[in-house]
Amino acid sequence: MSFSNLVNDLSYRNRGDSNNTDRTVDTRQTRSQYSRAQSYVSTAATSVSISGDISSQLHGGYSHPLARAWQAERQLTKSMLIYPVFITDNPDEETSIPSLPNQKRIGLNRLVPFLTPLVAKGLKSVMLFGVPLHPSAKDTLGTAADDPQGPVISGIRLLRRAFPQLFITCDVCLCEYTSHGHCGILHEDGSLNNSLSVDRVSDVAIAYAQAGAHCVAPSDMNDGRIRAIKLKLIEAGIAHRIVLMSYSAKFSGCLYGPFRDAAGSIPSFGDRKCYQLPPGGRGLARRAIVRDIAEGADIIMVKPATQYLDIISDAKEIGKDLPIAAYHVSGEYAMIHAAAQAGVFDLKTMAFEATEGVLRAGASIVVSYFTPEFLDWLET
Ligand SMILES: NCC(=O)CCC(=O)O
Ligand SMILES: [Zn+2]
Ligand SMILES: [Zn+2]
Repeated sequence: MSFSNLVNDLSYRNRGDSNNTDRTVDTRQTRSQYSRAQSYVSTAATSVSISGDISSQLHGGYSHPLARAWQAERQLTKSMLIYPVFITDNPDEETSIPSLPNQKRIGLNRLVPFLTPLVAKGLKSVMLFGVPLHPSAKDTLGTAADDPQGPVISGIRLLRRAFPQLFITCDVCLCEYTSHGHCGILHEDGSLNNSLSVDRVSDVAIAYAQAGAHCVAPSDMNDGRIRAIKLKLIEAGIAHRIVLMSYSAKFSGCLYGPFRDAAGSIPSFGDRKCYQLPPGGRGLARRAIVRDIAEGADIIMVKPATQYLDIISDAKEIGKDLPIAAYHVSGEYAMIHAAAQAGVFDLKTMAFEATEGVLRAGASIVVSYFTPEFLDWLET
């Protein structure tokens, strides 16, 4: 281990210490690593014949913005950002979402004008969500999800024509389209019917891929859907041109509220606790990541982002040869807006700090509602 790794490792351990339930082991490890670090320093110091204490000198001229940027393993660029876009089935709609500041639900007639200035500023990728506004569009099977005239499939076609360079990702789920608001097809007792759900979700993914999406991202969490989608993509002869991004580690918590307002996907009964992970479930997340890589995922996603940095770093360790994405979700975004509004901090500084944390943990793709702002704030 190099000296800087060792020091990083030590400070990481010290910071984590107060949360560690097994303090004895951790302290002992920390102490032995500390003495290794000390002996490394004294060897390094003698070998270049420097006397005196240099080990405390960490301020090495990084007050300059460029030198500060060099400290990061990965710097945020426009290519890392995916912007979530909500497309409704009401063509002329352009409605603000009160709980999701600065975000809108957009109808198909407004979509191109809405995205044109963003593409001009360097927007590279969007993630499409369909929002059927008419209750009659919803049923127990989520039939509207892959309606050829529906908002997502029409949106894909429209965007491919209008912005040939734009990378189009589609969230794939049924919850926006089911009358009960759950992410799949249900048994009579209200629990998820996994095999029917996988069948349906994978059909929807193929329909989006065939309509021209570059990437499909199933967020339904049904077991086996990555494998089913990959097999259907192969069978359809289009696997070579579709990226399969798995929401592998999607945690159930209270950070999706504004999204559900935006997408109208609040479950009409119960919750999503049997198919989304419990916040403490690090091991389950690791198992889901291993499983989804084995099933053919091309990108692994962790969601939410800033509350789950350890999971992002696990994903990078397990999937070291795959890009890792993080979804900085609606609640995280709304929280930052609310706190900035209350004078707690500056919005831009916090947006960068939160996003850089996500990159530092191991992500190289961030799905973010801050994308329009970042396009103004970033040069490249
Ligand atoms: N499947 C996508 C989501 O659930 C989005 C979550 C959010 O932005 O809160
Ligand atoms: Zn869903
Ligand atoms: Zn979802």
